Amino acid sequence: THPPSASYSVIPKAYPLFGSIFSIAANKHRRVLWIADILHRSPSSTFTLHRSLGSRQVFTANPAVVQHILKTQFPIYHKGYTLHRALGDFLGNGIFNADGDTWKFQRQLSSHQFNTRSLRKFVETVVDTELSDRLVPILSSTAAGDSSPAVLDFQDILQRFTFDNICRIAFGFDPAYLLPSLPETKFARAFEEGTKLSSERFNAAIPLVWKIKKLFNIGSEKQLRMAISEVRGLAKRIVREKKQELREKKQELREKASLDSVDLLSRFLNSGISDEDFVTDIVISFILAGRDTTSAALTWFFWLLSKHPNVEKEIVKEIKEKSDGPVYDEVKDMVYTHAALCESMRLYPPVPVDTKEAATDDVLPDGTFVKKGTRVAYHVYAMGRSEKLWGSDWAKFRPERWLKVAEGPDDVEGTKWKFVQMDPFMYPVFQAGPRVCLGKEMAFLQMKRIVGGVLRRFKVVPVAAEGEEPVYIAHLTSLMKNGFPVRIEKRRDITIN
Ligand code: HEM
Repeated sequence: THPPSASYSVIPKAYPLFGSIFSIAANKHRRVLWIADILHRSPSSTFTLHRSLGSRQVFTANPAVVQHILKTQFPIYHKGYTLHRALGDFLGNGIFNADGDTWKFQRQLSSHQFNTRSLRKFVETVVDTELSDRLVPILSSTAAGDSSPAVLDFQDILQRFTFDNICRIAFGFDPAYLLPSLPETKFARAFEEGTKLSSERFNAAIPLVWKIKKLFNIGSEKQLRMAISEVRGLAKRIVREKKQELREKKQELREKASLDSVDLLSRFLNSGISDEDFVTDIVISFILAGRDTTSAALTWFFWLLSKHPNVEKEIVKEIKEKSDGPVYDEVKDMVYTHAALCESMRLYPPVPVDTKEAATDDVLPDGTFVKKGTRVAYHVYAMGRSEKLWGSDWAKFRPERWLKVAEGPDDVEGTKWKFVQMDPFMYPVFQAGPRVCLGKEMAFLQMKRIVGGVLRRFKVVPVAAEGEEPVYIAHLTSLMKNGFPVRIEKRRDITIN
């Protein structure tokens, strides 16, 4: 948890013309925590930040307002101009940056990628090979002490894992980023740079600055241009190769491939979409969506586990009841682990703040007036740490909050948990409403399989001294500022069958 400090505990002062840019600039490095603190002090859990030149941004941690913008008034609250402008160079018209019919079309076609059959295949092939061929060997040799260094940055390892996974899902392309040599991969680095610099545009205190830099192609805008060209260049090459491959295959093989393929690119190409730019946009959006979200969730999860041995013990108990294989039904059924992941993402949501833009004037349920063009953001991080929503023990990491003891014959063999769904507008970690995360189920399967595969064999032990906490930062997703240095120990309290 993050104790409040005097420097950010007041509603920021707003000046004519400049708005609160001085406070915004002073809190740039801790934007998420700063706004969360203001929201916690606001009686209505909603407040308006005055930006420069009369522009305003509304922040909310109120579930009724979240429901209003994400569901009841969905047609009014779209991605909008500011986001489109800031992320457009990187994402083009991909699903993450699209509204209206372009969005609907991508959503409908890609939703097939997330049916049970595809998900089963995903766990049984993509996740499992990355786990057994890459992650486990690296952790084994670190634990055995026969690789240097003895300390791993677990955040980096998890990012490499999810990057490989999502590239295989999106493109059917394996960037082999998680290798024992921890290689520098140009594509992955450029992707990271593109995300970071685009998100800085979005959060800029004075947006005019980046627009001028872009015009003259200098500084961060020059870097961004180079990163985007690297990412799009490689993505386009893959799209072309895949197109060629599909063209060469006979029709019946193509049909078979479309049924069997785990990658989204083949699905889109097979459905007859041939515009290379558009397909590239779609694939890039998916990589962004699936890349740092699951790794962020797991990084904080493993840290919280190291502080809560009782929870770790319960998870290990659950793992012991399962086989060590990628058995879809077993992975799906890890109820306690599922609850622990939900609880961890309550305190450390992978996407801490998410913003919409009002297409017309509107009034929020709490009476806040919203002028057309105003950005309205729901603050997932503040909501997860709200005493109003979670009670006086909100700061406790307690997976049991998500569970009740199942009644029935299972009781005889010991506790069998049942998962309790929460109101999605009170816990919008995956967003909610018509644009709810498409990859939610896939993300849980992947995370549970990784947790099972790792904790069955190893203990992940942070190097940080007792009482030292990782520093929280966020670009588009939550991160540990200086990585997550850990030692890996072989687990002795479980037998591998
Ligand atoms: C723990 C992991 C994840 C979390 C917390 C998460 C969270 C979110 C959130 C908050 C959004 C809404 C963003 C917005 O519209 O502004 C979103 C959208 C989306 N997510 Fe996830 N996500 C996760 C993993 C994934 C994975 C693994 C994939 C894909 C393989 C994925 C695919 C998508 C897509 C395609 C959208 C856009 C949906 C739309 O606009 O209709 N997500 N996710």
